[in-house]
Formats: sequence, C-alpha cells, structure tokens
Amino acid sequence: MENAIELAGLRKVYRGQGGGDDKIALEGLDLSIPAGSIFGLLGPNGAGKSTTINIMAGLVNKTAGNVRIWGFDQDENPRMSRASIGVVPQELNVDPFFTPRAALEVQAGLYGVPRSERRTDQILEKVGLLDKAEAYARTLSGGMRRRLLVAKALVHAPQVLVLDEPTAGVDIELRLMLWDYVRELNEAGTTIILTTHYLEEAEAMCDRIGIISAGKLVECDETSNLLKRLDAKSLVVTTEGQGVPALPEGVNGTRREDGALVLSYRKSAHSAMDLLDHLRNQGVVIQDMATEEPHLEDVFREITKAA
Ligand SMILES: Nc1ncnc2c1ncn2[C@@H]1O[C@H](COP(=O)(O)OP(=O)(O)OP(=O)(O)O)[C@@H](O)[C@H]1O
Repeated sequence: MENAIELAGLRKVYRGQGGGDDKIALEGLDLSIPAGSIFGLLGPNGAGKSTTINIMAGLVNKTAGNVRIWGFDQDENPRMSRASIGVVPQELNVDPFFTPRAALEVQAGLYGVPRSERRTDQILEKVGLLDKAEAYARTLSGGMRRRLLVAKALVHAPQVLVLDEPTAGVDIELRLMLWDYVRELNEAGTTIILTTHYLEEAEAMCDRIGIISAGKLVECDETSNLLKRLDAKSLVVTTEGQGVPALPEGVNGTRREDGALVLSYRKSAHSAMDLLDHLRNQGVVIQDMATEEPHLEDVFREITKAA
C-alpha cells in the first residue's frame, strides 16, 4: 500500500437550513497521505479540517469527489473503507452510563469484531484505563474520557487512526503519554492523521504536513522541507539597556518578555554577522547572542496569509 488515504476533487456544501445560505466547506480538495506516516492536517478555524476527517470517517456525506481509505473506494466498498479507519473525535462525548469495558465491547460489536478477536483489556491497559474498566464514564475525568475515546477508535484495529484535536485542554502529562502511545502505534504500522492547533506539537510529531485554507489544500510536504523553504530567521541578543535600536530595512526588532532583543530577518537579505556589526555600530553593548531557525508557526503564518 502506497497511500493510506487518497482524496480527489473532494467537495462539500452544507445546505442552508430554513432558507439560510449554503456553505461551501471544501472546494475540490486533493490529498494523498502515504501509508505509515504521521500526517498533520492543519489550517485556521473553519478551514475544513473536521469536514475532511468526518467525510473520511463516513460521518458526513461528501457532495462530490472520491475518497479511498486503505485502497478501498468509499462508494464502491463502504464496509471495508469504514473498517480501515478509526476516528478519535474532538468532543468528549462518551455515554455516561457505560463503563469503559462495556463501551469498548459495544463498539467492537458495532464493527462486527468477533469475541475471540477482541482485545478489550489489552487496549484499556495501553491507554491506562484498566483500573477504571468498571467505572461509570460519568465519573471519569476529562483526560480519562479522552483516553477512552482513543481506545474506542482502536477496537477494530484500523490501519488508519485519525485524531481530531486530541490534546486540546489536556494536561502536559497526559499529552506526553498520548503522544508516546501514538508513536508506538505508528511504529507498529498504523498510519496516523492528526489535527492540532499546537503547531509545536505538529512540528515535533508529524513527518508530513498538509495545510488547508478555505476548503483547499494550499500546502503539503515533508515537515523538514516546509521548514527549510522558509527564508526567515531570528537573531536573539541580550544587551545592556532596553529599547529597540534603528535597524536596517527589512529587519524587524522586538523585545521578548525576558528582555532579549529579537531581530527577525530574511536569510537571503541579511546575515547574523552583518546584524551584529550593525548593532555594535549603533553603540549597543551585546552580552550574549543566539540564532533561531524558523518554526512551523512561521510557515503556517506565511502560507495562510498568502492564501
Ligand atoms: N453542519 C454544518 N452545517 C453548516 N456549516 C457547517 C457545518 N459544519 C461545518 N460547517 C462550516 O464549514 C466550514 C468548515 O468547517 P470545519 O468544521 O470543517 O472547519 P475546521 O477546519 O475543522 O475548523 P476548526 O479549526 O474551527 O475546528 C466552516 O465555515 C463551518 O462553519
């Protein structure tokens, strides 16, 4: 299998209710996600990320286009296409009266997993919920509910696991645990797709990134390539005294919260050495300095601004 997911000309129009306007959420989206990757689907609010995920999961009907999950066309082979994907939704909607063990058993039943093939307790242990197996879901904390949703998405052992904003409002410990587990699943062969608003997280986790803006794919590349392509760089200097000195054209200077002077510049136009000379010529006394490479956040800002 080369691509775990292939979307071609995907279009979604939400019909206006009661005479309201139609809303075009996706406008001919083409996207391929290689098998075995950890893929980050990013984009500003309302770009169409959840719509894309929900269409892949079979939760929202597409208006037009083609969807292949693990090689199975969603229209021609809906059963296999659905069996190949598991989705961890954004909302923490768990049935309050089910225990985690019961919730997984029900889910396994829905997916037609034979009893002999169920791995309920193994999955509960993996997500750290085995000791809560018989607790009512309404007594679980937010973090535990999140883990239960991950567990539910895994009962049918899907080749593709989609996580929609899995760490929104999650504490740092759980976030790290979740990412360890996601990496483990990926190493065992599961293709991972995730959306997140934490760009640092996407940069650290994802080997490939796709950026959606206004219902279209505006960028898709290996994370390292996206970062390399950016011409931006920063020079961080600790100085005696405060204020921002006069700077060469095209160089932007700000003081960070810790007082350090941050100069943002284009690698193609300036070098750190030139800028240091410039500061010295301005009479600035430099105590320390470091350069910083661009982050995904800079790439994201640049791309969505242009789009
Ligand atoms: N059920 C719906 N009915 C009508 N419009 C909808 C519906 N669901 C989403 N939309 C609209 O479609 C567009 C795309 O929404 P979507 O939720 O896919 O974006 P998103 O990228 O996931 O956003 P966010 O980052 O805020 O979760 C938005 O303009 C949204 O208002």
